[in-house]
Amino acid sequence: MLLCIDCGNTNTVFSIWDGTRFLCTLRTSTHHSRTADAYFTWYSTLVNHYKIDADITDVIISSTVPRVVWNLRVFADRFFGCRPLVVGKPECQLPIPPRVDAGTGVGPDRLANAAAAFDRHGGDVVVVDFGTATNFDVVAEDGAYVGGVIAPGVNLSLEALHQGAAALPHVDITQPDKVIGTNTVGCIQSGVFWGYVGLIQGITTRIKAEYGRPMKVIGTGGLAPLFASGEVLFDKIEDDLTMHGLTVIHNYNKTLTKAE
Ligand SMILES: Nc1ncnc2c1ncn2[C@@H]1O[C@H](COP(=O)(O)OP(=O)(O)OP(=O)(O)O)[C@@H](O)[C@H]1O
Ligand SMILES: CC(C)(CO)[C@@H](O)C(=O)NCCC(=O)O
Ligand SMILES: [K+]
Repeated sequence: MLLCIDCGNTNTVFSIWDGTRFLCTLRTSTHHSRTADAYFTWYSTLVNHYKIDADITDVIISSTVPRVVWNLRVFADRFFGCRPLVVGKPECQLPIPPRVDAGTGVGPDRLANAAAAFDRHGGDVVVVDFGTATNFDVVAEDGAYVGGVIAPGVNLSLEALHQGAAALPHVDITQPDKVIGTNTVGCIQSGVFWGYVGLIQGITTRIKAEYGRPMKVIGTGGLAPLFASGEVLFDKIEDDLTMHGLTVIHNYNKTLTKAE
């Protein structure tokens, strides 16, 4: 069985793939100081709690936080006796390499999203991923990641208002009933919610115009459903897109090893 690890700037998600489906999805906050033993204590408690019969033979990691990778490698080695594939490292091959400016890095989560979008939709896709940042990942006809957009994430925007303005409280995102807020919280929620709806509409429209071919828009990440309830912004929402991409990349590397 394959353990997929998607480590974002805010949250780290573990998901067990049995070859057909994900048996479970476990979520913790991202901390570079978390040790291999700490990961295992957390992981084994939940796997036992859910009574999952997990026989992990392979591990694949996508991490947007370089510092956590070392402890995750130790975790894979110590508890599952395997060398993990780390997306973005030279030993992890991609089905289709990205086409971006020479010398620029591409987030491994975006590479995984591209692999998943191509596998499921066959390219000409823009993925809108709501994480710490809200990123738009453009996937060409042949499945290559060819660039996109990085915007501040929803929670980051709310936090920035609270941090930067003495009279503004911390608020949680929700869809406000009205656009014209009649109290501070309502005004902030309106600014961020309707501001985001405009951002998503505006950017996808401009991406499509610049790309010049019909494209599908796929929403993913925790907040995609919230924005989908406001307007028709996505053709589809797929909450397991990044994880699915990790299974695709893992599978591709397995095929290469077998062919050698
Ligand atoms: N209605 C909601 N209101 C506020 N937060 C929500 C809501 N629905 C989901 N979330 C939050 O969305 C987050 C899940 O998003 P996701 O895992 O895609 O990104 P992240 O973990 O925040 O970012 P990253 O992947 O960059 O670490 C969770 O932290 C969850 O608490
Ligand atoms: C944009 C984020 C933060 C989204 O998680 C991540 O993919 C990242 O750190 N990317 C590196 C820069 C880039 O993808 O162009
Ligand atoms: K994410």
